[in-house]
Amino acid sequence: MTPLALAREQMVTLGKSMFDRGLTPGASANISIKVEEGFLMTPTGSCIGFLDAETLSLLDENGNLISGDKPSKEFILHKAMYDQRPDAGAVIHLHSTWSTALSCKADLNPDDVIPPLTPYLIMRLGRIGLVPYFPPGAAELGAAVREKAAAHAGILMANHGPIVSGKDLITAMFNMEELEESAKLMLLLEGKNVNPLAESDRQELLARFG
Ligand SMILES: O=C(CO)COP(=O)(O)O
Ligand SMILES: [Zn+2]
Repeated sequence: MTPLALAREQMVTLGKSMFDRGLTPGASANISIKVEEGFLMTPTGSCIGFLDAETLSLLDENGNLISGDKPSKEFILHKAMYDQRPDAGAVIHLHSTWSTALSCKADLNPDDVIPPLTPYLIMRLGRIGLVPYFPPGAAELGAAVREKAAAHAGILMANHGPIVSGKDLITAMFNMEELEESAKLMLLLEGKNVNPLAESDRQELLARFG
């Protein structure tokens, strides 16, 4: 199997896994994988639970369509992540419930949205960033993500949802799941007497795994 054929198969399989586990509703979300030709991307309007390996959008490195259906309107977000994070091999954007709920809250720290509650988010994604609201597909949203992406592999887009990168698609998926669980913990613990990790513990985790 060629690397491109493998990427197609993995996008279909992991997209279905995320959809089947309720991580994103309806025809929300988009996924991309860096490939030799450029990028493999989910087509606009597609449901990630029912992707067709043959109609996925294949783009060159500038985003021009080589083959397949019309790509996601959010390609600019994915491209911003790849440009700013040379190690990124895949990018996922979902409308997952807890991260999206968190993205709607006021008074978040745009460079550190989620407090250090448990080690794994810190180990996988470090600090989570936040960009202001702009409409889906807007150039301003792409520019805002581009500005944050060098410092953050996980970003919440206000009143919209999360976007994460990873060295490959399975890593990006695990990163997204950790972000979603951490957003859930943060919201479940709101108003409770929480004992967060010490900043020194977070620094140690960032130094070892960040
Ligand atoms: O999540 C989405 C918009 O933010 C879905 O858009 P696409 O269907 O164009 O990928
Ligand atoms: Zn979206």
